[in-house]
Amino acid sequence: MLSRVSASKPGPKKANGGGNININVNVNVNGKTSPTSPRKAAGNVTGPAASPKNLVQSSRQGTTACGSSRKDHSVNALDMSEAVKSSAEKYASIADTPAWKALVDHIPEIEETHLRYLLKDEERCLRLSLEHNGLYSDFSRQRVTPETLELLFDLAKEAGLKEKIEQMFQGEQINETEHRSVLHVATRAERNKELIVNGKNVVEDVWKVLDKIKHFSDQVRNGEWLGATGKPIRDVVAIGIGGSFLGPLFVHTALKTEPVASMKASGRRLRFLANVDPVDVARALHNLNQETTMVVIISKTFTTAETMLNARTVRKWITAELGEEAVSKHMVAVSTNVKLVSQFGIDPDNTFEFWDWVGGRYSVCSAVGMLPLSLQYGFGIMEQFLEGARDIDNHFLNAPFEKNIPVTLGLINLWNISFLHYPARAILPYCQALAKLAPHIQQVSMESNGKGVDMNGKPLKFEAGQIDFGEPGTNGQHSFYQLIHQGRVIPCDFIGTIKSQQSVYLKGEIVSNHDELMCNFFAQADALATGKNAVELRAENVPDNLIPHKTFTGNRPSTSILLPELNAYTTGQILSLYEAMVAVKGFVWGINSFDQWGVELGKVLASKCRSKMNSARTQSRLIEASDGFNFSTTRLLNRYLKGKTFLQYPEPRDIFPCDLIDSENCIPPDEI
Ligand SMILES: O=P(O)(O)OC[C@H]1O[C@](O)(CO)[C@@H](O)[C@@H]1O
Repeated sequence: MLSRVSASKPGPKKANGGGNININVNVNVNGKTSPTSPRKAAGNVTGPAASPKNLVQSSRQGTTACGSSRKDHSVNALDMSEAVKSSAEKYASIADTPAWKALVDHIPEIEETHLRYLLKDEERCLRLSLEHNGLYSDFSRQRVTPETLELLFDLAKEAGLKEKIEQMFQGEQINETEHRSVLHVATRAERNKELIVNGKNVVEDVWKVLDKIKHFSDQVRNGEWLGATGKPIRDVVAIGIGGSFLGPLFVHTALKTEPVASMKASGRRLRFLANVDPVDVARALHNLNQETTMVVIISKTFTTAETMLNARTVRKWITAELGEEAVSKHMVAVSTNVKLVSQFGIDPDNTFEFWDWVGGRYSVCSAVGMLPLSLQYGFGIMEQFLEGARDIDNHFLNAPFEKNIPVTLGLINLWNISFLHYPARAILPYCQALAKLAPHIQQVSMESNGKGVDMNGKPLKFEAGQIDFGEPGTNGQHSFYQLIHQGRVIPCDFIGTIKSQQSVYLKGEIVSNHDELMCNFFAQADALATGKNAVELRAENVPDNLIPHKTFTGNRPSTSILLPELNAYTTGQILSLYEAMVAVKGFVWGINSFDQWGVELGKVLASKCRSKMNSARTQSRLIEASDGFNFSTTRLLNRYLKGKTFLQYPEPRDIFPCDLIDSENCIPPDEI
């Protein structure tokens, strides 16, 4: 990992990483003490082909081993930490390493190529595709050659990628600015696995909560749990924002038309309330009956302003109709902050815990997603989702780099950003059920890797992170694809399925509806890669004056991901794949992908605004210079304050916007 490599063309490569790893580690996840580092079990990295069963090796001797081998563990851990540290010490930045420079030197070679010709090389195409357990990824339309991959693997080695992945899986406090482990993978670990963190098997804690979710969701679904007036619960409103919303929404959108899942959800509605905009309250509560509605408040911190105001609003909506005592039958919570949940008035029995070692944007496999989604689809379906995520976790941890899909795709993504300087990526599922994948990955990727400094606080010498956006095909084709074909170069992820969740094939049509959709999936990737030149246009008798307008330069990179079908399991696979790709980039760039300080300043300023807004409204005055806003903001605020409003200050009365709207015209998005 640490050796300097030649900047010239690399020789034949050995597999980077590979083998299995047994996890049984003892670190302090909560304290501020420096972390105990990971321990490799005997023979752990040089074993034979990876067995996906070995994410976290079950071992009864584990607890004892933890105590008795603690010294051993520390020694090995030290070795590894020292190794990673000394790399960082040798080079101020990953951009200073010979491996990075070799990639910079390689750029002109790639610039001489064109995907139109690279795609004719069948051997290259074979090399540039990977399959794992039904998930097939073809990256032959990326601007890479097998040599680029070798150089990227060298870079990964120089960055200590293998060790960093292991450290994450072993519960080391790699989120250094918050002194936290990063263990979302434990939220989907097998029940019999063991991961000792701070003397505790966290997998046991995970399954305690999962069992509680199963029990509770079964009770609600089979009518054992009744609302305050004795009626069964049919509808669920999940209140949360960011990571406490986007992941569950993505999974819900993926499952709602999947035949088995939708059968399990028959007669039930799951709605989300995220935005503090009262319009979102109106839409979320529209046509719901308090007597048959369960509210799940989801907030890791239980302090997020938007979520807490929405929670108070919906609580009023419940209690105004059913009385205070109805809270215990109609409101439950998911949080790490059990104390604040109980201060809010929610029974600890109705609280579903998760832990500070699960990042908000990585929390969909914890109670954050598992509770509302199990209420909607049943625990059995959601268990398959966990299994799919676990499958890719094991692959990510154990597969040698050259067979490792998230590592390879993550490194190619990094190549596009840091070396070819493409600032954005489009996530384009040819699968309507993946409509919320892009918004979810936007948070996972941009909140994780949108950083300006490295782990040591030093400004980065390169751009990290990228602008992620996307829409399902074919809708995107009629929207922004013009730009990606003839304007800016935006590397694309095309995602398709072999089988549709909902097959339609009309008599007289030459292809089924899903085949029609997928024809676009295949066509778009090739149109971007090969383009169309003047010679071809002339052969089609295109007039000279139109040739520049009709020319497609091509050479625009993309990856095609093909799944057998979209179900709970493959949804889990896709989730874990994207999470892992984000980690790969962050580890190589040497940044902390697991904090999010950049969201704080806006929150503080909004809070200042809130208190000034309150005094201006209650004293019926405008904002003054002494309130401390700049000239522009003062003018904006005063224009707002002078505007017409429904609101009554200083004694507001409870108004529920859903009462004010015409029910015929308000159709919540999930019912369109
Ligand atoms: O779950 P919480 O604590 O309400 O936080 C919601 C979201 O807010 C953020 O902290 C920042 O906006 C996200 O990282 C997080 O997912």
